Formats: sequence, structure tokens, C-alpha cells
Amino acid sequence: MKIGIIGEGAVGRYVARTLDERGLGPHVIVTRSHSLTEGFGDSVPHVGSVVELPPDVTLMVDCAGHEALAEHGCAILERGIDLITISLGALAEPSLAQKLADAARGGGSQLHLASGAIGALDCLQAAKVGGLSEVTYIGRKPPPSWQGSPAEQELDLGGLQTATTHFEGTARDAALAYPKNANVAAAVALAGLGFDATRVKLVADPSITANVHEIHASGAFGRFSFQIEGQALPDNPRSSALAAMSAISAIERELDPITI
Ligand SMILES: NC(=O)C1=CN([C@@H]2O[C@H](COP(=O)(O)OP(=O)(O)OC[C@H]3O[C@@H](n4cnc5c(N)ncnc54)[C@H](O)[C@@H]3O)[C@@H](O)[C@H]2O)C=CC1
Ligand SMILES: O=C([O-])CC(=O)C(=O)O
Repeated sequence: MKIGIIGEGAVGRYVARTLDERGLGPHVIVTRSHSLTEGFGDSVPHVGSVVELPPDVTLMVDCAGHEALAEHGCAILERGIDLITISLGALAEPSLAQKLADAARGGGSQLHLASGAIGALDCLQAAKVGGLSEVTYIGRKPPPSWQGSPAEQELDLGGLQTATTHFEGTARDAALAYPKNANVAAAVALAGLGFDATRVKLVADPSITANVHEIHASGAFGRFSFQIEGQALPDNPRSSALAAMSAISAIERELDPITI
């Protein structure tokens, strides 16, 4: 299997380093800037678009966010190359989700959604079969992790003294308005009640140092609550290390003959 990645930010660098340590690649990196100096250096070929990918690439991993999935996703899938993405929130845009599905069907490939910074998606998926009545996701991060998001307009992030909610609404609105912070809301929605019925609350909390994600769900199965305190990647306080780990885990599932 020849694996390429998109993006050389905090997640992309983690994924590239881990693939390298395991002797799995990366064989090519798609970057926006063609920079050979940032990230993984010049030991791996860098390209700017899917048409430049080597012909023997069999799996691509998007570690670069919504714009990257929208820019490169369809072309990868149409070429018959499977794609793993952590940019789940991009699927809140119905036309993009449809184009990606059409591209995958046309190319005989698949788009795999990595679980990202959250867990318990398997439980939600199974519970959906019997019928879910309510799913709520609450995302809490330290104030600096919300910089560059609409929270900046709602709150004085620098001077915040107490935990404050800056968004309440549907998973669709959260995913579209917070492309760098609410992919987890999209994951919960896609596994469970969907983008419009999943309730989301986003909180800036000066009392925490981790990214805390909670799911509360009820339905015919019973009820469950799940909470995770995810350590951020050293290079980006917004992104939990587990999101990068989940991309590697998704790659491993592609390689293993027996998967869970
Ligand atoms: N599913 C999940 O739980 C999570 C998902 N994410 C998503 O992953 C994205 C990346 O996270 P980080 O690496 O921490 O961000 P980052 O800001 O450190 O890196 C993003 C990188 O992607 C590159 N990039 C952007 N658009 C591109 C394009 N069109 N083509 C090629 N490269 C492009 C940028 O140049 C940058 O190097 C986030 O924006 C977010 O959408 C992040 C954390 C958790
Ligand atoms: O990494 C995290 O903790 C969550 C995140 O940014 C996202 O959901 O987009």
C-alpha cells in the first residue's frame, strides 16, 4: 500500500512522523504552498494537486481541514483511491457530501471518516439501529483554543474568568461555523441522529487545560454518557492528539485482515 497525506500542519506532521516510524510512508504529501522547508522536509515528494500524485498511490489521508477535503476529495476518489479524512464537518454542506459520494461511486473507491478527537461512535451507530431519541454533544476547550473562531466575536477570550457557552444549536450549524473546532460535532451527528437533530453546545472554559468532549444519548437501547479529556497536539491547541492518532488507526484498519 502506498500512502499519501494532505496537509503538513499539526495533524499532518504527527501522521507523517508516525507513518515514517512504522515504515509505511508517507510516499507523497499534498501541500498548499509546495514548501519543502515546513513540516516533513524534502525527503518525501510534495505536490500541489491530485493530478500530480504518483500513479501507484493507493490510499490518501486528509489531515488538512474542510477546504482541503473540498479541493482534493472528489479528484482522489474519482481516481479510485480510497480517502481517509478527519475533516468530517465539511460533510455538513449537503452539496459537498453528495459530490464526494458520487465521486466514490464513480471511482469505485471509499471515503472513510476517522473518529477524530471523540470516542463512543460505535455505541451511537449501534444505538441508531434501535432508534435514538436524543443526542447532545458538548465541546469544552480552553479559551485560546477558540481563537480564530466565531467565539472571538461572542466573548473576550483573553479575559474570560468562568466557563461560558458561545454556541448552542444544531450540529450542522456548529460544523459549518467552526470548521477547525467542531468536526467532533459532525462525527457525533453522522454516527447518530444526523446534522439537524443533534444538539450541540460549545464552551470556552478557562478552568481546563485539555479539550473536553461529552456525548449524552438516549434511545431504545437505554442511555449513555461519554466524556474524554483530550491532550492537544503540541503545535496546535485546537487539535487533540487523539484526532491524529485516529487517522493512523484508520490506516491500520485498511491494512489489517481482521478489523474492529
Ligand atoms: N475530526 C476531528 O476530531 C478533528 C479534525 N480536525 C480538522 O483537521 C484540520 C487540521 O488540523 P491541524 O493539523 O491541527 O491544523 P493546522 O492549522 O495545524 O494545519 C492545517 C494544514 O493544512 C494545510 N492546508 C489547508 N488547506 C489545504 C489545501 N487545500 N491543500 C493542502 N493543504 C492544505 C495548511 O497549509 C496547514 O499546513 C482542522 O482544520 C480541522 O478541520 C482537527 C482536529 C480534530
Ligand atoms: O481536536 C479536537 O479536540 C476537536 C476539534 O478540533 C474538532 O472537533 O474539530
